[in-house]
Amino acid sequence: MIDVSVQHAAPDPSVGDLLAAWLPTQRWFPGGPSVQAEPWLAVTFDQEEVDLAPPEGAHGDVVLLLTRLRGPELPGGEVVAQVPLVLSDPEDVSLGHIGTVETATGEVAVHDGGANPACWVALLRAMGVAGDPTTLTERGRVLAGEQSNTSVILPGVPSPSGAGGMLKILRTIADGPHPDVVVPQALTADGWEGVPRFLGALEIDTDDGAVHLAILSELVPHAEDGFEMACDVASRGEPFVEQADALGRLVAELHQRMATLLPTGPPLDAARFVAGLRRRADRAVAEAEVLAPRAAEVTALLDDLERRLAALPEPVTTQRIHGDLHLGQTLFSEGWKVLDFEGEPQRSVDERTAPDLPLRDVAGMLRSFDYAAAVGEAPEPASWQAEAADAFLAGYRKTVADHAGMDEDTAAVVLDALVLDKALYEVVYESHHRPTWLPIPLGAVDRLLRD
Ligand SMILES: Nc1ncnc2c1ncn2[C@@H]1O[C@H](COP(=O)(O)OP(=O)(O)O)[C@@H](O)[C@H]1O
Ligand SMILES: O=P(O)(O)O[C@H]1O[C@H](CO)[C@@H](O[C@H]2O[C@H](CO)[C@@H](O)[C@H](O)[C@H]2O)[C@H](O)[C@H]1O
Repeated sequence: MIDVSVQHAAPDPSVGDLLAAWLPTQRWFPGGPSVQAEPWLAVTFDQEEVDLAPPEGAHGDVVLLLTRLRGPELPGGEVVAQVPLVLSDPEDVSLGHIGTVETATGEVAVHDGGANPACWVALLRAMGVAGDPTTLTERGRVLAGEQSNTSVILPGVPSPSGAGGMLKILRTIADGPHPDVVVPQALTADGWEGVPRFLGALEIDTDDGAVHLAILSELVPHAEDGFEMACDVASRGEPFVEQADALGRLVAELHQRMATLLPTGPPLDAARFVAGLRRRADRAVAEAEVLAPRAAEVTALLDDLERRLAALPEPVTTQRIHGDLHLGQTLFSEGWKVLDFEGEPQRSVDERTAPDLPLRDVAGMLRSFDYAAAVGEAPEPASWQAEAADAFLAGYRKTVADHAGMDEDTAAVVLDALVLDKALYEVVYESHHRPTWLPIPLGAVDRLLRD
């Protein structure tokens, strides 16, 4: 384990200017160009240890900049972004080179630490991973694709199965312990194999308490992304029934384990719960004008839900849940695994980690079958997704038979409301990120309001 120092510091102004132009171009950057950025902390490492045997082409000082971002588009109006950098000699312009600048101490090449092995080694060392840096980072590569964080595949990292490691460099720092550390760590310690094995995390102390900056899990070898797999199956017109049944069982096991290992919540406050759904629906209508003509029907559905919940004789139990469950958060290898316990990126950490109804995760997965049928262009999309959804629910109910204190009819109405809540969220998400996919959630909103 190497020493890690945390200081209040701002980057050299020339580095700051370089980053101000580069950051808004990065997919993981949570704010737009108008966001206000205020440097907060700089995390550095015992550089002698990192330099002992740096992998070829990866030399330089590693610094993790933590910057406070403020803007109305950010969850809660403020988030902390992590910008890991490697500062090297000006002639070194490979491996994540952002630009070369003239600083107070001379010319420096600035690299994105997410793409630079010197940074990977510093993070691994700070998590206590031993081994020769060249071996640790051999065949290391940054995962391509639309990601909120930066994940690096590191087959050379020692792991119980010998498969290697997956280093996730968090780009947005949670206010307190990170849910994607807390949950997989508890599940792994309990011996559950439904998540990639948790191997470690980098935690630092700040004036505001401890925060996590990076997570190491065991690489799941030959794994297929659950969404891509489902789209492939749909495109061949083959049923997804067996896979959905197995996934239903896994999600049910996940909920059972989370209920025992993590704090459960108070009984559901029905008025508060429905008020939350109303707030999210109002926000979605305000952000996506295509929803305006549907607003009155959404309100009517939520009124009905509120009446039903208020009439329940028994309290409804709540617990920790995944919070952003969809097929893209699963891997299929020899069986299913669930990933990414960070929760919905557009919600604050308090909201994401608050005990909730497990049916919210069920709803998320049902929405995903609809996406897979549409994106995979299943020949009969409606029946493909209905069969997958039925099989998933049947698999889930084999393990979790009760409805958290609700009767079956009320649970079905709650599930519909949560599916609607997710579809409304997706309408906003798609209108910002993938407008050509907007008809997928919008079609679902219309079906739910019609039925
Ligand atoms: N342990 C792992 N083994 C293999 N692949 C993984 C592992 N963890 C994550 N992945 C892959 O990386 C992708 C992104 O991981 P995820 O934790 O969801 O990051 P993000 O929060 O940035 O979306 C996943 O969709 C999956 O394909
Ligand atoms: O994985 P993230 O936490 O970044 O989740 C966000 O992006 C998802 C898309 O990558 C988005 O999921 C939606 O599209 C999926 C297909 O790409 C589909 O399977 C999901 O059901 C659908 O919600 C997710 O909503 C968003 O939070």
